[in-house]
Amino acid sequence: MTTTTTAHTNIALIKYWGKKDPQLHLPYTDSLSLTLDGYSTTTTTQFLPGRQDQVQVNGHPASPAFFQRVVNFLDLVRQVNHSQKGILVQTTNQVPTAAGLASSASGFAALAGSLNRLFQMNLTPTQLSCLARRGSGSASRSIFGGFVRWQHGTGDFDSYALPIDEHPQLPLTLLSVVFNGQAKKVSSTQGMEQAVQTSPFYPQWPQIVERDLDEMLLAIQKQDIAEIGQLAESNCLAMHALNWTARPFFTYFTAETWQLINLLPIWRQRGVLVYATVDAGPNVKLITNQETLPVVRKLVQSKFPQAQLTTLYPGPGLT
Ligand SMILES: Nc1ncnc2c1ncn2[C@@H]1O[C@H](COP(=O)(O)OP(=O)(O)OP(=O)(O)O)[C@@H](O)[C@H]1O
Ligand SMILES: C[C@@](O)(CCOP(=O)(O)OP(=O)(O)O)CC(=O)O
Repeated sequence: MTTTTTAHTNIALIKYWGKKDPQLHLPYTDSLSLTLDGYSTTTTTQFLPGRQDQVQVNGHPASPAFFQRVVNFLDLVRQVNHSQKGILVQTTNQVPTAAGLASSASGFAALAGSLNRLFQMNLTPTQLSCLARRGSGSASRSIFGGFVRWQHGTGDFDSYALPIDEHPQLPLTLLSVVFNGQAKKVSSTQGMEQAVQTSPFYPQWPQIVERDLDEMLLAIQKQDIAEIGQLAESNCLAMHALNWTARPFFTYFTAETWQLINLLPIWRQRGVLVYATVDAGPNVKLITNQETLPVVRKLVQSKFPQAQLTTLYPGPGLT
């Protein structure tokens, strides 16, 4: 039997940055994201005759680190199902891998979905969200479409994501600006661990998230894109400030990331609706509306002719 599942990446508008239980991927805070239609992962799984696993990414054998992370996840699923069978995983990322564009989110959501079918586990969406979380925290949110909240919970069984609005009607539009599609040097897992352990500002992070999240829920309810953008941008900068204040400090931003972010207040002063959010990488996602998108595209193209631009809209959950 072969089973195929597709999951989309999501962009966190209120970020997840820090685990109180690194093994179970239990976060310190809730987070809130938008699932995106453009970037996705499609994963096929099937049983192999022996006990050995095989993992292929975009048609090539996975690197040792990639292979090991997937095998750890397969072990977890095998344990639950009392199985020792080897599994072939073939996965295709329609998103640069490990470049801060949430490949781990779509990757582990798709893998969880495919294994759910392979082992005929019949998991509910909530249980699938818990399972995907064990692969990568942000994957818990990619089970659902639209706006999604991951509640941090108290343990393995109540730390899962829930949809807030699966089919948003507001004309929210994102422009992904990719300066560099290469894999980053510090993974999200490593980066957040360093911030939690050493940034003197980390103790304030849960309070910042709580306040931003409440305000974000209201902004979504009001369908106020400017308010959503403003909150997402300030929450993102607070997250990155944890990295700049870690000891030793580190940053995912490059000169181009800064250059673009510094232009935003100038463009806003001219009346352009545009805000930014950045995950664990140098690339930026601009938040705007459908009407303003052509203006934003032109502005970005004129300043960064080499950047790769992709328009993204709210996307679906697991299929
Ligand atoms: N299709 C996939 N199937 C399974 N695992 C995947 C897949 N794509 C990526 N991954 C895993 O996710 C890792 C990348 O996650 P990492 O968090 O470092 O970077 P990212 O892609 O920038 O994601 P994020 O923005 O969520 O941090 C890969 O090294 C691999 O272990
Ligand atoms: C900046 C982020 O994108 C970090 C995502 O981190 P991951 O979910 O990739 O981390 P692990 O749980 O260690 O796999 C913010 C977010 O998506 O909320």
